[in-house]
Amino acid sequence: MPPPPFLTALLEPYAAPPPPTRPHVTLTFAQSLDGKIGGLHSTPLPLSGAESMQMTHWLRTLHEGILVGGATARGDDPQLNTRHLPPPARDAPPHPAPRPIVLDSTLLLSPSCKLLRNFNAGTGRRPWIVGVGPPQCDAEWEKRRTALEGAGARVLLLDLSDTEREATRTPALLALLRAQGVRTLMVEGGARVIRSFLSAPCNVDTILITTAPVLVGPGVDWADGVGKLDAWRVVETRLVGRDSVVALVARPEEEDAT
Ligand SMILES: NC(=O)C1=CN([C@@H]2O[C@H](COP(=O)(O)OP(=O)(O)OC[C@H]3O[C@@H](n4cnc5c(N)ncnc54)[C@H](OP(=O)(O)O)[C@@H]3O)[C@@H](O)[C@H]2O)C=CC1
Ligand SMILES: Nc1nc(O)c(N)c(N[C@@H]2O[C@H](COP(=O)(O)O)[C@@H](O)[C@H]2O)n1
Repeated sequence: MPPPPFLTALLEPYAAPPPPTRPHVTLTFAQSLDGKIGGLHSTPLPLSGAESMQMTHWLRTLHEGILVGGATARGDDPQLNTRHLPPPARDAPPHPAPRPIVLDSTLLLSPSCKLLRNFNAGTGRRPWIVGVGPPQCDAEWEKRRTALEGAGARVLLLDLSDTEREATRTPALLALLRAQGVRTLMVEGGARVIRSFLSAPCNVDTILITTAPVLVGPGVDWADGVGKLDAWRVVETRLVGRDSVVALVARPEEEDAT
């Protein structure tokens, strides 16, 4: 069974080589009707129904890397694999699995997280952890780095000063991943990562938002401070099971954004 044709059509432009400075980037997440992607507690909040969750797992097969922020990695303990897909047909190759990438500036991820457990069990790819540093003379940080590497992670470091961090770290991160050979990247969140990627339209090629017909109430609001998404145009809306899915692509500069 192949991925849904609307997904492959949406990502057709990714067949072209990415720019030298970054991968092709898809930003995707599931939200509630009241725009929440998480609850008040640091635990995963299931929003997607079975069909849209499977769609997300198909989308994972279409990317070389899958990225989450440190808070998501610590709170959700995600696997970032394709386990919700039907098994491939007999004699067909396994579904491609993206490389898990965690943005974890201070290397606080647990060495016994599921990503590392799956890697060590031979059921997941080696996760990459992107930190910022190294901070000078910080023995605790060195200890955490050694523990993560000992557990199988590859630690990559962004060399950014504190003043550079908010404005330039997403472009710097994308350049780092591109230099490491990542040509297509799926970004799943959380809220801070979404905001940081949306802070400049040139960070993202495609946005795909699943909206589940539920209300969360107090929780994690991804859109707070994002603005109007004027730089984006809708290219697809569809029902996937009980959820609605909207896809947007970067609007060409010459097009009127009204
Ligand atoms: N429904 C969905 O589809 C999804 C929901 N979620 C939910 O999102 C919530 C977590 O979101 P949130 O708390 O905002 O945390 P994030 O997962 O966005 O992680 C933010 C952390 O990542 C680090 N970081 C490193 N580089 C960057 C960068 N370029 N941009 C932004 N952050 C960076 C920051 O560390 P530092 O400050 O040290 O630099 C920050 O602490 C959870 O509730 C989770 O369940 C998450 C993914 C998808
Ligand atoms: N598409 C989608 N729908 C939801 O309802 C979600 N809660 C999420 N969360 C994201 O998926 C990660 C979990 O991945 P695994 O199931 O462990 O593979 C979670 O960390 C969020 O990034 N996504």
